[in-house]
Amino acid sequence: MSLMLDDVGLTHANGFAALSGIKLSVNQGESIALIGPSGAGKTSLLNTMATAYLPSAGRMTVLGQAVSAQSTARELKALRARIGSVHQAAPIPLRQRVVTAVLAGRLGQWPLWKALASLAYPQDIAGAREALERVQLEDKLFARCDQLSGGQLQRVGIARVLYQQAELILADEPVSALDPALSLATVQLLVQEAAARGATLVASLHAVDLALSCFARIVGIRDGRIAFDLPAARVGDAQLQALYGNADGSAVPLPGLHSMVAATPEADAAAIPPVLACR
Ligand SMILES: Nc1ncnc2c1ncn2[C@@H]1O[C@H](COP(=O)(O)OP(=O)(O)OP(=O)(O)O)[C@@H](O)[C@H]1O
Repeated sequence: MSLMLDDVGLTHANGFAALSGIKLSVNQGESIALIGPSGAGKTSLLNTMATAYLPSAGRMTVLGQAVSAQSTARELKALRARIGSVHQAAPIPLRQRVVTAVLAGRLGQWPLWKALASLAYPQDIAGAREALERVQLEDKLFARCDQLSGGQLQRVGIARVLYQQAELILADEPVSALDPALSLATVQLLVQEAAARGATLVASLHAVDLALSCFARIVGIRDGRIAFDLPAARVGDAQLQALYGNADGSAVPLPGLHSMVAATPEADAAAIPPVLACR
């Protein structure tokens, strides 16, 4: 089991309860998508899984290790080296070179001398180039991060996680700054990377079409709780309206979702518009 959350709650320092009663089990090698409206708690959940936040309630096991307020700094550091996080806005020092930013993916795995040396002079230029090739950014190897577009910077963050070879990949809106074609290619890349290495992938996506067409399992989050946890083929209009609809129960327009729902694995694969086809 890669992730096990049993009745997990998260209350932020200001007293706001961002997550309550989260029950979720994710097997090693499984890929799941988190969907839900803005402010639902997707980032809070991913940050909790990443151990950036510790649960305020319930029990959580990550990569076989129990995580709680009692976990030691040493335990958490070792665990975090096995987790790769992709953020909406990559937390990369803008004056850093792209090559250094990618190699930072393994800083937690390298001995201190090598990590420090890599900050001064890149220790594995070939490895960084290979990771950048996979996100079509090899020409930016020695560029400074402040010379990149927002979408390019987001792909550097993805190259960093590819280079890290993490056992658990937690991706928070990993394609929010990318155009539709690159979004599809990048989500495919993450799913294929996880499958090839037997890694676990949890990705939050606002692009419901990508979630439904690229992931076998969909977890809907609303108001800090799990609204549903279903195979993609069983997520239809009813689930999506319950997730994104108004609090008074009135429906909201969800453009194009009929075609996307029809494009689930149970439906005719030929019906999937090419730009949405993940498989
Ligand atoms: N550090 C914090 N302190 C207090 N409240 C927070 C904090 N971080 C998030 N929240 C609140 O927790 C709730 C969930 O936020 P979160 O960022 O997890 O949502 P989300 O589903 O990722 O949203 P989005 O799709 O807009 O990124 C929101 O109401 C937010 O205001």
